[in-house]
Amino acid sequence: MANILIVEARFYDHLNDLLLAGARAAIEAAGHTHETVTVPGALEVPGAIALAAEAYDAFVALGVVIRGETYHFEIVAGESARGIMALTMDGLAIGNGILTTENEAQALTRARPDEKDKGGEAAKAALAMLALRARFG
Ligand SMILES: Nc1c(NC[C@H](O)[C@H](O)[C@H](O)CO)[nH]c(=O)[nH]c1=O
Ligand SMILES: CC(=O)[C@@H](O)COP(=O)(O)O
Repeated sequence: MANILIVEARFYDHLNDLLLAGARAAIEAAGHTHETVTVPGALEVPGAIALAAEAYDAFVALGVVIRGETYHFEIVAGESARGIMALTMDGLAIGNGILTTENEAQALTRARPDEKDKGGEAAKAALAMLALRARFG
């Protein structure tokens, strides 16, 4: 049994609740345990995972970045993904469920567990990487 840390960037409460429900359900269905920590925004997610790297078996990154009027969207979306990918290349098992969308409607469809279930998908990705590390690591 693995202990998974969900790191959620709580920028949009209603969308985060959906992502969290999907991720928790997927981890529990696979027979693993989980804890959740909350950070202010997607830019803080890679740092939080780095701080907790030694304490958990795998990580699920959750959040929602919705395009605004300025270049900030590119920074938040791109740099959070870049940070998570850097940690992945260091050998951490991480599923990235940070949505980067044009609008709230796109985010809602992707966050809902009974639609695209990107939270659940990210949790399954983290577990898949954990299994690969057990095999090759
Ligand atoms: N605009 C969004 C943000 N922005 C906040 C940053 O992630 C960060 O918390 C801030 O710059 C302080 O370091 N975060 C999201 O998760 N989603 C957004 O749409
Ligand atoms: C991530 C974003 O683009 C956003 O939330 C910030 O909006 P804005 O560019 O209008 O300041």
